[in-house]
Amino acid sequence: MSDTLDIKSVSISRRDSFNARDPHTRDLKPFHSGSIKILLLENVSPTAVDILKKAGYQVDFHTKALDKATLIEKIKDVHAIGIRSKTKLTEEVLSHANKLIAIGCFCIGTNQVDLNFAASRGICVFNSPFSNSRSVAELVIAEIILLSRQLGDRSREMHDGVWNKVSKNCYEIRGKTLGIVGYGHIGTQLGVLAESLGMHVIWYDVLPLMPIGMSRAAETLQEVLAEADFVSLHVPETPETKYMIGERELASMKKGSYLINASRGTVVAIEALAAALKSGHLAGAAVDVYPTEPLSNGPGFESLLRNCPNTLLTPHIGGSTEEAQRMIGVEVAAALTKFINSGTSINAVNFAECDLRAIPSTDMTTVRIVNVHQNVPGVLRQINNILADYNVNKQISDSKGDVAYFMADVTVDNPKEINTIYEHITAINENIITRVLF
Ligand SMILES: NC(=O)C1=CN([C@@H]2O[C@H](COP(=O)(O)OP(=O)(O)OC[C@H]3O[C@@H](n4cnc5c(N)ncnc54)[C@H](O)[C@@H]3O)[C@@H](O)[C@H]2O)C=CC1
Ligand SMILES: O=C(O)C(=O)COP(=O)(O)O
Repeated sequence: MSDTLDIKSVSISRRDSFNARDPHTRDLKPFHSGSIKILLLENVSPTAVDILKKAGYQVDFHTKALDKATLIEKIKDVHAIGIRSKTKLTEEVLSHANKLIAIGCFCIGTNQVDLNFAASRGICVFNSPFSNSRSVAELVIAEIILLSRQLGDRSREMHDGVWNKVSKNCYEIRGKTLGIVGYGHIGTQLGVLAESLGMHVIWYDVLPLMPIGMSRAAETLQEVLAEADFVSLHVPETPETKYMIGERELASMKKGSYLINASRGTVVAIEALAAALKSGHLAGAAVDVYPTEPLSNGPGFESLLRNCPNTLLTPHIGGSTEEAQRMIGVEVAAALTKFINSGTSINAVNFAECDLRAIPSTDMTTVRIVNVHQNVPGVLRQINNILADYNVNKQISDSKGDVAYFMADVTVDNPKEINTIYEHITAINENIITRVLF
């Protein structure tokens, strides 16, 4: 049996919630790949839709995010969900997800998902950690030049029929200093591109990282704010980054400098930014992300930043390029498929990463046990006691936080024994989800 798209059958037991059984025989009633339901929201790439359909799953595709009530209704019935940055998979929403085993974030950020709660329910979360980082870095480079030349305002004036040829306060970016906050995948790429245009780069990160090119690490955020002509934010949304740029931080930026935020809307206090732009302390800003964003395209966008001077507003399009979306689609759909079909959790965000390579046999005598359990002493002993009478070809287990993941390929003499193994493992008190792949 291959570990690709060839699912023979899957049975799932989530304690107290879902149990796939044949109503007549009480035997495990495995469902075929055609029974797997996947909900795809927020217009994920057609490459993902293709891969998941080719895997044989039922795909329910939506171009928009859903309102909470609809999301709760729909999530009850699906085994996997694919989202982008907008859909909030909170504890409240996930507690209705009785069949869910996997979440695919078709983006970098995973702040929209309650990762710990998902893990505690045995739901594995995947993302695409760097497929759109180049797209964001390129957008920021464009914005640095646009802001420096006030191109947003000039273009709007021309569309309004106003010819306004000025050079006052318009600058080249060569020789200027770019301050990067969060020197990860995006921040480092941005630094390289900026240096190639003749900028000096300083950066601040909570981790001690290697400076790339001629860039220089700053000791503090304050140092970056005080030195940079352009400050660009590339941190994840965490409790520590919430409003990390507020009135005090904006005041400590150089007069006439620019702020760029393509990270998360909650990183910047919008009211303070609007005030700094209107007072002229900042010479401009480019903002791609907002504390609350509309669920779908269309009119009605409201923000205090609307009509601020030299302020570029974009609708969260940092990662929205054909190239990035295609790559993300392939990466996340492949991860979901592997997890559903063979239990592989490599590249999971909230689970220990485990893989057993290919499932070894196409007959029903070799089955793969995939189990998620609470990470407390004694559970592995209980599982291995249950498996002690069978030939365990290989097994692996690992844990992350409070949740542990276990995989084993086991040979049984009689298919009925699959039932016994399954029943005994699901009866373990700390069992969260057990699947048997055969
Ligand atoms: N506008 C858009 O469309 C997109 C936005 N994003 C956002 O950009 C963020 C960054 O993406 P990547 O560079 O790929 O992430 P990354 O994880 O590679 O880098 C983030 C860096 O921020 C640092 N960091 C974390 N907390 C910090 C703090 N308090 N102060 C300073 N540094 C801190 C980390 O140590 C890490 O080096 C994502 O989490 C996502 O929210 C990502 C892709 C597209
Ligand atoms: O990758 C990310 O974290 C992003 O912010 C991009 O989000 P999106 O896929 O455009 O909703």
